[in-house]
Amino acid sequence: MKNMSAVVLGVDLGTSAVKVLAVDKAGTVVAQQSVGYELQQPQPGYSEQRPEDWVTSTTAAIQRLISEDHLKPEDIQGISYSGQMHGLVLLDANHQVLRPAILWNDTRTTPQCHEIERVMGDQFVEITGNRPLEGFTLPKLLWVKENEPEIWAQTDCFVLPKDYVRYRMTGQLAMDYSDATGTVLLDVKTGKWSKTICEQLGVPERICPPLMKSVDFAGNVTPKYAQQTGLTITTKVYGGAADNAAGAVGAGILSEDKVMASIGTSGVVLKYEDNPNTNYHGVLQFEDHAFPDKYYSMGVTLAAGYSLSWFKKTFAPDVDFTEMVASAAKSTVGANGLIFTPYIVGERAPYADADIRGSFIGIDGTHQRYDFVRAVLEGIIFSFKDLMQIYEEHGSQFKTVVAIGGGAKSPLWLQIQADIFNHPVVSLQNEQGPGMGAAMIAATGLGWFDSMEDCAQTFVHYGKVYEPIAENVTAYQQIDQVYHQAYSQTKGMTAALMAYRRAE
Ligand SMILES: Nc1ncnc2c1ncn2[C@@H]1O[C@H](COP(=O)(O)OP(=O)(O)O)[C@@H](O)[C@H]1O
Ligand SMILES: O=C(CO)[C@@H](O)[C@H](O)COP(=O)(O)O
Repeated sequence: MKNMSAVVLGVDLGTSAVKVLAVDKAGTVVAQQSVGYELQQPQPGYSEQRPEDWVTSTTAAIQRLISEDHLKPEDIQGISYSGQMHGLVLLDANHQVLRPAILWNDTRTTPQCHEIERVMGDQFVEITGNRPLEGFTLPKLLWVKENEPEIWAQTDCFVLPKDYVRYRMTGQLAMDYSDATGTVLLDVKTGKWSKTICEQLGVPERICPPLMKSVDFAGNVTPKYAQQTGLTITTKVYGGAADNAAGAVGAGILSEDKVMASIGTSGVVLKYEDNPNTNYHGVLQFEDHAFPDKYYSMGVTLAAGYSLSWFKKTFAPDVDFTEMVASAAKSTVGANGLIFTPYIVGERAPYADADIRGSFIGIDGTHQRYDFVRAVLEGIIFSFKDLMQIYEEHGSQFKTVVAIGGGAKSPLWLQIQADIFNHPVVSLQNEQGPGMGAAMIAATGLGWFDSMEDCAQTFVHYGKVYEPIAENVTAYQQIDQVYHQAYSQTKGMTAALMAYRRAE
């Protein structure tokens, strides 16, 4: 056994994989394990996962930390979570899962969103801080109610992905506030489930789980889960947070002078908000932070890392991922005049449009695969730039962009971000963000630190700063003018193609 001292585990339950980090009191990542799982897309617009896969993969990652990385179970003092947001997990009276989870990037719920708008109008944004969009949990509940009445009749409770994993570890059902805002069933001013929304839309309030803060103690690991993993029952489990809230904690987004750019399966541009009344009119999401009484706003590109993973799976299955990304350096700034729009599963912000689809624009007979890779990398960041412009239009004065998520592994992509944003971009040392945020929640919950702000002083370490290169900035400004027209120019054509597919 390694001679290690106390550690906490940060469980980052992503869309492509669960990553579990072991972090010591100095904020050093002493070990990490990742186990992937599948996404099921049975129809265009559908996106589901099996909650059992999250549990077995998390269990396998913890087992490996103990058996391969030689963590001593008694040293694992606390566990907390960062979870993919909005995904609907329905449980019956015995807390058995009733159907596959309907995920954040599932866009089947456009009719339910229209119905919410029709019934509640502006009152909905006043209560939740958000417009009803396809990805959120409430429209998914209404979809099940309408389309699967036999499942609805058996529903005793709903939770979100990481809440289900926490339930399987502790036996206690709960949801933390940062994830609860993403259901759009929470009254953000009172911090309670909204009776008005429940009554007006026919969702029984009894199916909403108990609420807790991110750092609240949720329970000890149960004897059964201890036996399955090798953990001991002395390990304490804390609430955890929505992955973007946890990512912001891990990225040290504690003030309005930094924004976060996350490239996971989704893409997120996120800003800490001091003022709970800031109004982006529902174009950006407004959410409770993992810090008590703090907030953040964000815009979400539905397919960021997913666009790149799709490209690799489809056109470069035999090439190593890092090599494929690095090949983009052989192309030019602006990908030799090739543009990619990353709307391959529809879009959420700034265009809330479930039917838009992606495009390559400007394909030339001389283009090579590396030009396409570069166009994909750039197109994702142009889409982030659209979101950043909303902050700039609101007079935001941020200086630095902190890049997190799997996409932050590529130095080339970090430089592209700096050049397109025209801001310095910094990544984290040795870590991707959300898992560290989850570990910080456990460390604070355990009382290792007085607050998460204190914990951030020890745990958050920035790496290299990527400065914008003036000539690249100018070139990207030119390409951005063209990119910016692509949504409106392709909207009608791609919607017609979607209609064709649906009729097939
Ligand atoms: N070596 C790499 N360079 C750049 N991007 C990468 C690399 N490896 C993976 N990625 C991107 O990271 C994404 C996954 O990021 P991650 O934060 O783990 O996602 P999630 O939390 O949604 O599971 C993938 O979709 C992929 O596009
Ligand atoms: O829907 C959102 C945020 O509103 C997504 O950001 C999900 O939370 C999934 O995150 P990743 O798996 O891409 O990290």
